[in-house]
Amino acid sequence: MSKIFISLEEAIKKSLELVEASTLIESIPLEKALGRVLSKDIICIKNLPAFNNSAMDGFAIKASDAGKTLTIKKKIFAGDKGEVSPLEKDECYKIMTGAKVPADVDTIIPFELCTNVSETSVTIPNEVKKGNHLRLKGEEQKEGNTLISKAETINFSHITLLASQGITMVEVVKKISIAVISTGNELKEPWESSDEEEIYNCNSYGIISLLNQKGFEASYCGVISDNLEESSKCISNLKKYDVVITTGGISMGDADFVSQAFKENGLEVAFHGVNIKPGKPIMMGKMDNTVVISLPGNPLPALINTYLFILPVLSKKQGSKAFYHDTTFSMNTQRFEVKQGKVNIVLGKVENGNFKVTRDNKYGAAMITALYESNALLVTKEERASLEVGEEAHLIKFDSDLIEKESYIFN
Ligand SMILES: Nc1nc2c(c(=O)[nH]1)N[C@H]1C(S)=C(S)[C@@H](COP(=O)(O)OP(=O)(O)OC[C@H]3O[C@@H](n4cnc5c(N)ncnc54)[C@H](O)[C@@H]3O)O[C@H]1N2
Ligand code: MOO
Repeated sequence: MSKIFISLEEAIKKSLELVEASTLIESIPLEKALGRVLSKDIICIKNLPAFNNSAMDGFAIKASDAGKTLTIKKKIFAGDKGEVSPLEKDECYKIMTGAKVPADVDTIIPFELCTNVSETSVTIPNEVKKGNHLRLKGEEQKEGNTLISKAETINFSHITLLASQGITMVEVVKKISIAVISTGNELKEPWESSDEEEIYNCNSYGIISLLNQKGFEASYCGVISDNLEESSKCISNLKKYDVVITTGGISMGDADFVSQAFKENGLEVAFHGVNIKPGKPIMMGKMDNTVVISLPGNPLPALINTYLFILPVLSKKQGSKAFYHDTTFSMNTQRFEVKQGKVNIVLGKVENGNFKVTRDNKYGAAMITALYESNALLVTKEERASLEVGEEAHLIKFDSDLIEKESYIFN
């Protein structure tokens, strides 16, 4: 039986074309907003800074009084409100960092640059730079400016900026709903006992935790047995989800019913089979409005392709404008061979800019430990047969964030 496999580039393109950003929004408290996608631009409603203030503890003077001994008219502290009475000739203010600077002065001189400092007077240095240590109202951001753009994912710096505006509720895109299911008669749950011919379902738990780690929420919907009728019935209940992710049952075996069961429920397949190793049988499509992603049962391709394919798809669906993998450059420290004629997704570890392939790149798709031993992926071009020592390699690190601009991921 011959099968047409599309290229990885084509598969990535098709997978992203399959999804449209969710438009459902909700308002949530600032302290819950970390990791959520903003549904509208944030406009500056309070100038940054909000008023002219001092950047240093010192004396607020007119620059034209450089070199003079001045009388200290008043002490001004951060938080003091209202206007102060203007300076008379040869007067200055003592001022603290963050305090409002009166309108009749133009320069702050830090205490340590002044001489003859007493409770009542101070001598100002001869050299004074007009405007020094003044933080001017709105110099950082003015009311009406766009502070943060819609579709950005909120991190600690966004939270800082939002709080600086006195914003307590944030409008974000509602979390998309994701169902994760496994298939296979041989599967047992981790809390069940298993005999020698049975294995534990590790795919669902690995996938859900990876999605959680990247800010998504996924519901575990159990294991479907290798039976077309039962699979089809079970799948008919999954149409309420935005995304359904399955593992297993999509290859050529007599018990591989998954694609048929989805098709009976209206699945339109975008692709089934990609020229990659591992993960060749991967299938994606749409069942009404639900995006369906079916991964191979072997744990390595299941998890690796969740990372490579699914995170960008979910990110786009979640309304984020960052849905491309970021790459870092690293030096390859050990020669290894790859299967020519396919895109190879190779596991390895990157530390201090050096990449070392996992287990000489000689591990099987069922070897779960290889994933544990790695912290990055390396993607080869189809024509490559090996990677040499000293080559600069593009890597996708497991702890990297997705970015807005498409980057070149191949080696
Ligand atoms: N004649 C062919 N056979 C196979 C081909 C092929 O092209 N022609 N492709 C191989 C490749 S590549 C892969 S990958 C696998 C994928 O097969 P399936 O997606 O149908 O997966 P299963 O057969 O259901 O399971 C494969 C393997 O993974 C174990 N498994 C399944 N689910 C889980 C789970 N939730 N947790 C842990 N382990 C799981 C399962 O027991 C099998 O050992 O097909 C090759 N065959
Ligand atoms: O594609 Mo399978 O995932 O090579 O093992």
